[in-house]
Amino acid sequence: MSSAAATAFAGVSVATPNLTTPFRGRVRLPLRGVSAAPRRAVASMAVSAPRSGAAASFLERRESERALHFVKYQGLGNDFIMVDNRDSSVPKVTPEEAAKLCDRNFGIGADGVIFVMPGVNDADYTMRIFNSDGSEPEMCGNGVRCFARFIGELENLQGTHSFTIHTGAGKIIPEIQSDGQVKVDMGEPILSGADIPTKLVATKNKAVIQAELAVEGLTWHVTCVSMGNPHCVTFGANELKIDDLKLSEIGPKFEHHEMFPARTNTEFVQVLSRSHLKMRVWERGAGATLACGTGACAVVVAAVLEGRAERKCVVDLPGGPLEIEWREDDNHVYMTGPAEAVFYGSVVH
Ligand SMILES: N[C@@H](CCC[C@H](N)C(=O)O)C(=O)O
Repeated sequence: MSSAAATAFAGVSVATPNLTTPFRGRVRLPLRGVSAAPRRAVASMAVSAPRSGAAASFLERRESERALHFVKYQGLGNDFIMVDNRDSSVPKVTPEEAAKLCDRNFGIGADGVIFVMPGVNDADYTMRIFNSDGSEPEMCGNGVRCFARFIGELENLQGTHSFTIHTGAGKIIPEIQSDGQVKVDMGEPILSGADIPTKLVATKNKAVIQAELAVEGLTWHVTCVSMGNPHCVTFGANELKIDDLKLSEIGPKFEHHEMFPARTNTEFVQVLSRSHLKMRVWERGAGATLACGTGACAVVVAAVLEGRAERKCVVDLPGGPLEIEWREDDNHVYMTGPAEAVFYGSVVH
């Protein structure tokens, strides 16, 4: 092994499919030959400085209580470090450690860390998540699909399965389908401005629909929706071309706008037809991501409220499409899309 490789192995192990893991289930990996051990991975989390024989030393510590075992999952490129936390209601990593693990240069790289925890309030499981900046959101749509597939592997489930997950947004019900896609009952959207929360004045009943918001000298029209977590949806003015948006410049201005006391996720949307929308997202606590499940749900709700689309739409995100339906009969939003394991490994911290 080269000294560079040995250095990398001092802190992080990224497994080939044959490496024995502590997981009881099978983790099927769709990708072959992933060898992503970063050169200076989570340097501050490694117990010892890189030295000769560090790889062997790491392998000895691999099964110790200081080793964090994880599986990296992605849903349309929105990626998460999944942690089997079923034996405890205390997350195995702190928010600060999560931010380091999510770093794409010095860590494993991810949009967030998700913990599979014992269920409460009659739910089968509890999901908690830290964003890549260490903040804790109430919900994550792509994350919940990854969560469902991870449970499927941990519990060795075959065929279709559904279970209940307690989240900061209440009870969420994913169903693993026979084709491997996951359909999720995301519950009811919250439209009351005060509950989202936004300080924008309600325009219809208590809802904030097509309200004016000044950002960077421009007046944007925004509709605010909570799917447990806050979203600000804008269809822009006059045929917004979302590919032309300077997302990393404009996104933070929305996220930290004084009208959003808990910050906000922001979706910029183009209507391709009444059942086909295209969006880009700037996520609270994670920045530009390739997909946002709660965001896609909020976009369809906003599009219906603004009279721009039907209740059932395909939403194109940079990472691929999601099917979203806001049903009239139960007022719940349903999201269907993929989730896959990418690689698994261990971090000594
Ligand atoms: N990517 C997620 C949303 C994750 C949480 C978000 N960043 C927040 O802080 O609310 C999704 O797929 O929904």
